[in-house]
Amino acid sequence: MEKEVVFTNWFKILGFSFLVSIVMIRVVAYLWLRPRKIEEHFAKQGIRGPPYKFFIGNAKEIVSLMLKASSQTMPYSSHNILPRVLSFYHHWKKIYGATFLVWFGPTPRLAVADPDLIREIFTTKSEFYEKNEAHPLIRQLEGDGLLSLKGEKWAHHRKIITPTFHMENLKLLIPGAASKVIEMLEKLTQNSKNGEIEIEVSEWFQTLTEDIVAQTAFGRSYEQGKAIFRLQAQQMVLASEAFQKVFIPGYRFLPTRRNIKSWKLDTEIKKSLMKLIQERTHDWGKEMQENGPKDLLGLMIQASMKESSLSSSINSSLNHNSAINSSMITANDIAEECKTFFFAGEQTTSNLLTWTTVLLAMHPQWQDLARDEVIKVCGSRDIPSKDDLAKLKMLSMILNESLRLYPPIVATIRRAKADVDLGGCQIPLGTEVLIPILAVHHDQAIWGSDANEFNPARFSEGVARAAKHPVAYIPFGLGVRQCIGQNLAILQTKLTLAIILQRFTLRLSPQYKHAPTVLMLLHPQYGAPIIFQQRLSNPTIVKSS
Ligand code: HEM
Repeated sequence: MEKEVVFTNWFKILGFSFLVSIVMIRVVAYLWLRPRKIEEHFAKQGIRGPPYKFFIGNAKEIVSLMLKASSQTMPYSSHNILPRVLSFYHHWKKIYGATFLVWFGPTPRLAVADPDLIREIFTTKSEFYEKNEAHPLIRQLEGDGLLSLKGEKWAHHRKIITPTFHMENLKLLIPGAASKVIEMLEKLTQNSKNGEIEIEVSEWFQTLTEDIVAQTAFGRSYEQGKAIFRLQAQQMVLASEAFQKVFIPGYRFLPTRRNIKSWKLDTEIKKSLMKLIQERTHDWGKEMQENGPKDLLGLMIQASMKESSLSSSINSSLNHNSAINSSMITANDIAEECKTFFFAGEQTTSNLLTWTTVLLAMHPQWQDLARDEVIKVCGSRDIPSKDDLAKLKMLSMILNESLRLYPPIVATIRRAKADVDLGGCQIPLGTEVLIPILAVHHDQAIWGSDANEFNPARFSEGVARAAKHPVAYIPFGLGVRQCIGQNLAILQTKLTLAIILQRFTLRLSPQYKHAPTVLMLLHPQYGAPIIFQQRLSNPTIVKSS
């Protein structure tokens, strides 16, 4: 009997040791042998990069390059921001060339900045690539909406949401958005001294863009929608704090003070969205009789009504968080898309407004040209109409140049869904490709020797002719997954800047430090204080018809 027990125990120990050994072998294979094989695979094709280090990849070098780059500010007159913003790319490109292999932990990423290859990835061979999984903190913020969805579900949502961004629909937002800008500017003038006031524009513009994205997403339920966006903004602050710390896998599940706050916010956001969806569904008959702008919420509710009885899907998603049928729009899907709108639309647009304002303040001659045009087309105080905005060519050129030099999204990533040939290079399944948008936009081989200078005139014959390559300008991405909110972002930016230029001249505050840096998006590291000097309206300039 005793012998039997000893034997069983030995057997258990052996079994356990065997299992541990298998796990260890797999871990070593994944974290050591596989990266070595991938490095060899690329080296044979002439593609090299910084050597892989066990588990952390090149993370240590990337962090140290970033810290070093962001420790110093830049001269005001310089737009050569690549070495500061994407320091790792700039550093290794000099050593290994424009296409190189870099390791984010044990994940290989192939940096690709050649426009011909970028066109393959996004258009001609896009079926071989998919979006990669976002960082868990970002995933929580962006929601399971268009940004992260894949396959049929993504295509279905994109089709439903697209009409929200048709110009005919967006133009209905202009009067509301314009009065918000004017209201905010009037508040400023009340606090000004000698007609002058200093504003930290990166925060100021966020309030403005939040408003218009809330209008686009929630329409008639705008007030409730804004309250939800406020909660999301708090969530964003918590995520930004966590993002600046070292990433520890699984840490977000621990009941720390920050995590508990974040979980509570998450529940509140979800509950408020579901309540709003229920209310809108209840009032649907009334809404159908109105002929207002098409908002995201309305369009998605309409689609889900066609597909199913929404009330049952609300119950199902509230209770089980799952869809009845994978292609059917549920209340949960609608809630996730609302989250995505806030994440994708708010800070990107305020970012564009911030950098364009900084550039106008840095380059007064372009500011004057833009203002002259605005006053000629829109008058010195009138609210610009949709047709006026379309006529503002100078402002469009300035925006294009701003998006080229300071693209809010500095890079994007795709993952190979299969083994694929990329311009003659064999990419194994699972490899991620990193497209450094900022580097493409600053490449002298594509843009000429003045690539790092602010010269909106390069866009005078349109975007396609501005560079040596037609797909070298990609601030909104490329192909089927190109930004859906592009029209809205441009409309809002043009409208806001036109109204500001009518009323103010802009200059940099002496406090301004030129320090672009990336924290999810391209931000001014020390804010963007700008002095707004009130202009008297000029009665001699008459609006052209
Ligand atoms: C200046 C402002 C903006 C910039 C620079 C910008 C940039 C981008 C880029 C580069 C992508 C593609 C990402 C990739 O391919 O990985 C994208 C996608 C997207 N953007 Fe924007 N965006 C802006 C404004 C907006 C606005 C205002 C909204 C909505 C209110 C929006 C909603 C989206 C969505 C939903 C996607 C995902 C589209 C899809 O995959 O089908 N964006 N954006």
